Amino acid sequence: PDEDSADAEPQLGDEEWTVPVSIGTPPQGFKLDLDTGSSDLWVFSTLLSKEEVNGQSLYDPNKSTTAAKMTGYTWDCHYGDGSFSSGYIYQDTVTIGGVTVAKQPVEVAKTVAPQFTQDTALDGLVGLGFWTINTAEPKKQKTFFENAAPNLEKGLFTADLKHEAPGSYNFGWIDENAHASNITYADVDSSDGYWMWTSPGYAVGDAKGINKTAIRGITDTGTTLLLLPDDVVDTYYGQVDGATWAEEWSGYVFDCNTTVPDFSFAVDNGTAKVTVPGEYLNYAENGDGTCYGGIQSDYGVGFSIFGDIAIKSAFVVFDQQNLKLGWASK
Ligand SMILES: O=C(Cc1ccccc1)Nn1cnc2ccccc21
Repeated sequence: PDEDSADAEPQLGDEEWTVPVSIGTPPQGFKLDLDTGSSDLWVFSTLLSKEEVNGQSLYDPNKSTTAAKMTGYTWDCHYGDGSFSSGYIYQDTVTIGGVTVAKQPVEVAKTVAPQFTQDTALDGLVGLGFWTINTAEPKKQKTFFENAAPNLEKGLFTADLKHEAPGSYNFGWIDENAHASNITYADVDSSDGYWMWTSPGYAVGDAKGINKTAIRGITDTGTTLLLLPDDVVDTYYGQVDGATWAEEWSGYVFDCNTTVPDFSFAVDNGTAKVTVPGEYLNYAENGDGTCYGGIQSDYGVGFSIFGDIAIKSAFVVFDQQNLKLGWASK
């Protein structure tokens, strides 16, 4: 297979993974976050006021001989954590992991939220969701992958994120050496523009059977944690000594010395499952001796979110051609 692979560098304690992306001619280099939970490719740009920039690399379309302004087009993103970004749109040549798309809509930021200004590890996002939630006006634009897929061997990409170590994204092929077990596939419902699927159940710790309860959620590399239904979250923390829901942290916390159990979610009819090691589920120190759990409630979102904590526990296949999501141990 054509070696279309992008190394993903873990940033900020596994809060996000960025990959090197080239835009324009001559190529301008950026560190962008490949994000299956959104569908806009946007980058910090020379249009931003200097107060909104904090060391990020800035795309300058005027310095690219292949840039072409999409006159009259704008974009405006709002993310689940309240962050936002907006601006204008140029078409330009984009290369990620050996895959090049000419005339890719590149959304240049004129405004970014403080969360992005403060995130010095990231120069922008590459949305890998479906075009139906792209925010470009007056016409929605296709994602980098949707534009690249027709020229790839297979209409899929894979995510192999690792705990505190570089991971990788591959475009168009499955690296059989990157996963240990068979890949089990679930149907994807893309009607909301996300990689939405339903896990048939879960298990806490080394429990053999699974609690059969449908967990409908999106597989979102742009979300750090694993956000699940309240009944699942309560069952999990019922098995974590001293865990409590802390108002001041708006989430479940426990003493940092607590041993937290694994969490497994089933794929397909429950024959296969992905196990998230307890180590990943002690996500961060609060600074007062308590630690913040990697599993939290999905209350208010409307669906669950299998974020990076789940994704880095598996080898994941995003099969856009067949609308399938594949999970394998590694
Ligand atoms: O926004 C979310 C989570 C979410 C919440 C509610 C509905 C749908 C998804 N993830 N995400 C995906 N890309 C992001 C970029 C920044 C912040 C959060 C980001």
